Amino acid sequence: MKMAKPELTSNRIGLLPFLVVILIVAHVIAFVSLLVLQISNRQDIPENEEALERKIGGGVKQEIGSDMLLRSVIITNSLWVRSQRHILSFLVRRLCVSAHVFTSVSSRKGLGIDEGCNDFLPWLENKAGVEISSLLSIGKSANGRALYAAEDIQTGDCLLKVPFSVQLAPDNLPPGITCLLGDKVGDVAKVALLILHEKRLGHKSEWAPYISCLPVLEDMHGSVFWSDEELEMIQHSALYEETLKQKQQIEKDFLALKLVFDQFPDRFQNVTVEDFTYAYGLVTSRAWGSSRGVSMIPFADFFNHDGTSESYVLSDEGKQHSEVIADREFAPGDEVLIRYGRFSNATLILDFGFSVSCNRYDHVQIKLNVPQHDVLCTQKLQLLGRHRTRSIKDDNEFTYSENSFIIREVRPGSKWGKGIPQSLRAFARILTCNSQQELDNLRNEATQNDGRLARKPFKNKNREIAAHQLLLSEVSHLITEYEKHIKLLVPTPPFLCERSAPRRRLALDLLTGELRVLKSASAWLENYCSMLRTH
Ligand SMILES: C[S@@+](CC[C@H](N)C(=O)[O-])C[C@H]1O[C@@H](n2cnc3c(N)ncnc32)[C@H](O)[C@@H]1O
Repeated sequence: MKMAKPELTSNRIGLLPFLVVILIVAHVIAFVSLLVLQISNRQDIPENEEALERKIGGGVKQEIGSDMLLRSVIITNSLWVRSQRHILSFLVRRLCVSAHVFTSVSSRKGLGIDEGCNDFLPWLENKAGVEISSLLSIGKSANGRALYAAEDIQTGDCLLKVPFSVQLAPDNLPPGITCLLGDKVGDVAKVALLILHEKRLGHKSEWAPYISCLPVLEDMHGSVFWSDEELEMIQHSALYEETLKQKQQIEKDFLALKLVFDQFPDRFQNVTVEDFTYAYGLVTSRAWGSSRGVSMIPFADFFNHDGTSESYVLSDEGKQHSEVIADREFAPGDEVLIRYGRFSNATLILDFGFSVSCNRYDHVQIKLNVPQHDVLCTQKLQLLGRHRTRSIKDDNEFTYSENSFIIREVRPGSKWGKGIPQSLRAFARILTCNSQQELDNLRNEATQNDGRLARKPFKNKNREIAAHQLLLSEVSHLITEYEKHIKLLVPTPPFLCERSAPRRRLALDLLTGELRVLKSASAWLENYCSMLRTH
């Protein structure tokens, strides 16, 4: 695709010698400017441009056989095109950083200038000793810092490459601290500790330019930062319990780190659980799982999230870097977004402190219990205990207990109620059994098949309707609760202060999204029951 770009396919032979001279001069200036930069920063950059190019050339060979996305990079990027752009844009940025080339692009798109971050990328590239990105610049958006196209970007372009060596992971902690950490301290807590450590070092920290770009506490809205009053807004959602669990985990980690705080009072004096929660929130909102456990990836963590994007952070263990490939074209000044994951609003609010309206990954947790007053309660629990086969871990989301189920939005026209799990419908069939004979039939059917209980519809239509009516009444009850609660939040309730406004919006997004899921399930269940009645 890039080969079709006019400036690269130009046939105007008369201009060719002129272009070649410019190119040679540009290469020489690039080389000299790199040398000057190295000397002025008194830092050891291990590779010069030539070695850098060799590395990229060698890297292409290694990419073959890697996953599809990496292979498509090779198809769309000829090495020549890559290396030309690489050196030229590197040069342009080095020479023009203070001239705000990107600022003019940003202001054209109505974006704010991010004065604080002008020197961030040059600093990081210096630290890494390689170019990280020639295509992106840092700017300000309505959602905090963001990355913008600094020039035309084509689908398949490599947007950035951040070497593992400049990522912050648990093994960056000083050995004296690491040896005090027991097995109980998780990776998120370790990176949070690292951030606290570097923060205390201030400008003496080797990460100071990065640490100073991280958001302040007032701008963080993850639900672990919400007050009790604010949390009340989401008490009907599974996010409520999940937030309490996360808060407990943070407190546990904080206590487990007490030994470190006591041993190094000069580095961690007066660290409070609030300070630790803040650092913990920074990690959950901007770190990726990695072969080093959990890694903060400077510069890549300025990407904002778009659930529909097909770009995400890839980890190349062979080349020891993280990279992101463009999933579409971008014009200069466009914000470039990636997908953090297929996350519901509940997860986005818990870990990142934002939500998206009409989130297609929204879901609702529904809990069913065998009532104690059911005369067959013991028999049902025994049967369920013997035939538990389903997995209850939902990828990328919360883990649920055995009697909770996840409902997703049932798309209109869905014949099989995709979105309502079969395991939930099976559970409802067991709940509606009103004789030992019915339970025995379900047990026999399970034994003759794959061992899972009540997966087939009851042969008796009325029994099948009863099972689904039971579900319908559970769902209808939740709908009523959600509707009541949403009404209470519009307009702003008196128990919330002005500062809570962004969090109220998050709560509303969460509840309306979950209500939409519930209503879709209700409509499908109604339809299923009326279809059974009429056939
Ligand atoms: C990985 S950081 C992205 C860079 C961040 N904007 C900054 O200022 O450094 C994730 C944070 O960016 C913000 N964010 C990312 N995508 C967003 C979106 N689609 N809507 C609102 N906020 C978003 C949230 O505050 C989130 O916690």
